[in-house]
Amino acid sequence: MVSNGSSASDKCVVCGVESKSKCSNCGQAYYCSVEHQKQDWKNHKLQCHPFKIEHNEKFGRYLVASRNIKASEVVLRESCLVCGPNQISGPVCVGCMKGLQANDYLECERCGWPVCQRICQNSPEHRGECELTVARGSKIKIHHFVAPHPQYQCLSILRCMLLREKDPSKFQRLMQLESHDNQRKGSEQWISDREGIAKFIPRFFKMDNWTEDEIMQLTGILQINGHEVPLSEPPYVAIYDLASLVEHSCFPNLSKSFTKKGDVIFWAAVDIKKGTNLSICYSDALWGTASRQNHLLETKLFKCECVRCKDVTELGTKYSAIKCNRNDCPGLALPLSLEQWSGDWRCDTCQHALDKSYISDILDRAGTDLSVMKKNSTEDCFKYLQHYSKWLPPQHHHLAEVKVVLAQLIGAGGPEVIQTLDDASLDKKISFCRETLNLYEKLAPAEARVLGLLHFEMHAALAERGRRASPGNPDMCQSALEESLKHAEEVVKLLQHEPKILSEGQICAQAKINRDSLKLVLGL
Ligand SMILES: C[S@@+](CC[C@H](N)C(=O)[O-])C[C@H]1O[C@@H](n2cnc3c(N)ncnc32)[C@H](O)[C@@H]1O
Repeated sequence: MVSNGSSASDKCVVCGVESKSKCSNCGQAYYCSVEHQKQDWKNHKLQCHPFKIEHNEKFGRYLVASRNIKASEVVLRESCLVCGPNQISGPVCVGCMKGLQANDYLECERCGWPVCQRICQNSPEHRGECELTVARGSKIKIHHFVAPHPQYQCLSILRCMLLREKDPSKFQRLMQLESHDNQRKGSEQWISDREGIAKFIPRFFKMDNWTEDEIMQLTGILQINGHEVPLSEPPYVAIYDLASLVEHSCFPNLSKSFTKKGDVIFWAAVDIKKGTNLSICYSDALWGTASRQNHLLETKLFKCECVRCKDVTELGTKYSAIKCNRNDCPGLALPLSLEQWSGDWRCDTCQHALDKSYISDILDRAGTDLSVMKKNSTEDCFKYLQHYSKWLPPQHHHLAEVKVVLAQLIGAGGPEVIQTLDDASLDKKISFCRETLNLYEKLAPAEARVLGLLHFEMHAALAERGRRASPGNPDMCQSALEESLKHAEEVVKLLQHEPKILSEGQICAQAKINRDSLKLVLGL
């Protein structure tokens, strides 16, 4: 409990006496004494978060910091209301959601839905559809291992529907979430969902106490609020209660991690002042503005007007710019405003207007070539960089993406492989790490996973540089090892919430070991 420090006061939650002291975690509940705070803890802990829920026309409900929050602090940890396979999914294990191959799976002995191993048929997530399928009278038989699979596209919605009987309080919280029913109505996706989900489920599972409209509302809720959980391959989808209320920004102040059980953890990527809206990125913060805008409009049905989108330079990085095509002009071209993204672009140096067909031709080719490029081939990555550097500046998102791949690919396979690199390759690895870290720390500080991986690569490369310098140049060795240690510490900070079942969690564990060894070597 802390004293307010200001003249603000409120009634003690327990006895109603006026008090200036309040819970130090959420800054919202007032208590007259530590005894009364302790007495109320059982109730209060369920609402004790460093944020409050607000509402406006534009965002619907959203979360606002109710006190100053320090970078790295955990803001919310929450279990899901419901989880299941992605709507566009091939057959996956209905227990753990792992992807399945046609020749390598078992069937649930009771209902026939595919599982990857026997214990998965008893998973609590599967129980509901298992009982319904048994009641139906005939087992499910999956014949085609294709995505999207018609029966799988219904499974997560079916799990939402089952909550109405099995856990009415969860169902009620689910139904309060935004579904954008009116906006979705009539779209191609809506028509296909109505046929494939809203008409299919009541018929197939004999659930005649549901209307098409109710099922379509759940379909919208899942689309708008579903979080992709990367704990299985392919990732599965989960809906959370409070976590669903966090608004989107392409320059968010929260990072997101998942525990191995699938609980979501939101933690502060930067210091957050009391009164600031909390945000996560619903899209991919490493994409350029045009792709993020389209993705958000298509999947979450809103036009993003965050600080990064409204600023065509993307916080001064010119992450989406292309080179001016006039003689030897060194300028970079971008649209004049967010609204003019698909029109002509203007050079920032000679003011020449670049034609929209010229721009889309370059960007379409660069995007297509990148999507088909072999991401495990150093040679192909270098060829791509060399070719597209004719039109794109070094910080362009397509080139930055390839540099992130190269930072990991060069010397991949552990310290023994890094030791075999020649000096020039080691320098290249370090410069790709440095360049992309500088860019992303400015543009995407909440992208903890990619930043953590880049810091790890940098730490490993600098440790090797230190090892090479050690006999002849002790000063250079010392400074390389000191720098390597700083990067190892960053890895631990950024990846601390990643579970060990993910490669990021394993990298964090390795970084801790390396950090401690470096401290020993440096005599710290
Ligand atoms: C996951 S929900 C967030 C919770 C929602 N506000 C509610 O009241 O249930 C996502 C929806 O919130 C709104 N939203 C979130 N971030 C927004 C933003 N930056 N700009 C506009 N709308 C936003 C949009 O309607 C979006 O489809």
